[in-house]
Amino acid sequence: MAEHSEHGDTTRLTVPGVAPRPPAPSRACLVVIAGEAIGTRVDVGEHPLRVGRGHDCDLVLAHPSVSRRHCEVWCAPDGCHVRDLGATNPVRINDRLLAHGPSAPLVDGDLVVVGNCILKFIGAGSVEARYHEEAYEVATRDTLTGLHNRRHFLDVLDRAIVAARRGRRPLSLAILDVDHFKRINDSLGHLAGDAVLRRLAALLRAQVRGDEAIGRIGGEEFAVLLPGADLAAGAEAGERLRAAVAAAEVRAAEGAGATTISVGVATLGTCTERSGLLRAADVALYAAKDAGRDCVRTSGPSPAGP
Ligand SMILES: Nc1nc2c(ncn2[C@@H]2O[C@H](COP(=O)(O)OP(=O)(O)OP(=O)(O)O)[C@@H](O)[C@H]2O)c(=O)[nH]1
Repeated sequence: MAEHSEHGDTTRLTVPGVAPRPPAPSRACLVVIAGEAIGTRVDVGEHPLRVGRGHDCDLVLAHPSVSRRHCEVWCAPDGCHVRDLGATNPVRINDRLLAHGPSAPLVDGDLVVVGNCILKFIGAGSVEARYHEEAYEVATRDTLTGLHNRRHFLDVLDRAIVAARRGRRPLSLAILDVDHFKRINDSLGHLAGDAVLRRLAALLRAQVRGDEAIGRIGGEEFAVLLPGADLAAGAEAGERLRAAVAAAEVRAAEGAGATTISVGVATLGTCTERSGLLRAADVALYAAKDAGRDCVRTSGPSPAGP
């Protein structure tokens, strides 16, 4: 913390010591600083990260000035590299045009111009990476629960859909909604409601495994992404989450009823787009509410639910 001391009409800042800073992130990343998907940050590793307009890209920049497969970026032991994949508007690194074919080195701070978008390359361990890390946290986390916020969860969902299609793997989505949540707010106040949401979020996060992801996508609505899960496995996961909440007996106040959740599950396949998947999970959630709440329903034939 800094101390202030007055000297005439100037203020001198006394810094008593340098507080320990969190370590800089160890992975290189690309941050979109202008154009489509501004604010998006993706880690760059050994596996080439494909950038383009096509939905099979790892970083999708949905603008006509961007080619379907525009360029790829990767980091190897000898450094990080970018390669133009034959883009109609060739890649520029800072003010330099990149030739098609051979790769070019990327160093910390380089600006990669992809159509109308500008990506900033942040090298592993860069001091600036910390700033982007924090900005990224602010932009992607829900402030109440610390989970992915809606916008970011939908980005994660988009990428998972691309990966599932590319790898021909199943992918399911569970939407979880707190039952009769309005009653908690109405009887005990908004702060009590917030505390319940925080406790549920922590509890659900502890249940999420491996490459699953969880976000808060609405006021009292959470969503869990289940890569590799078909509808039956998705229903099982939904039931696991429902049962965990029921067993924890989260109460807004002493003597209040235990909080329960209803869960709707849908799988990629019958629905092929993000909007269809969300809609199908939502319809299943309404079916769970209609069935009396505290249960799981799936889109289509339901293999689960007490
Ligand atoms: N405390 C708190 N309440 C919120 C927040 N966001 C939304 N809500 C409240 O969540 C409640 C949602 O109520 P409804 O959509 O009627 O649903 P419900 O009472 O949970 O009933 P069912 O979903 O039918 O079981 C409303 O009272 C909103 O004001 C929030 O961040 N904090």
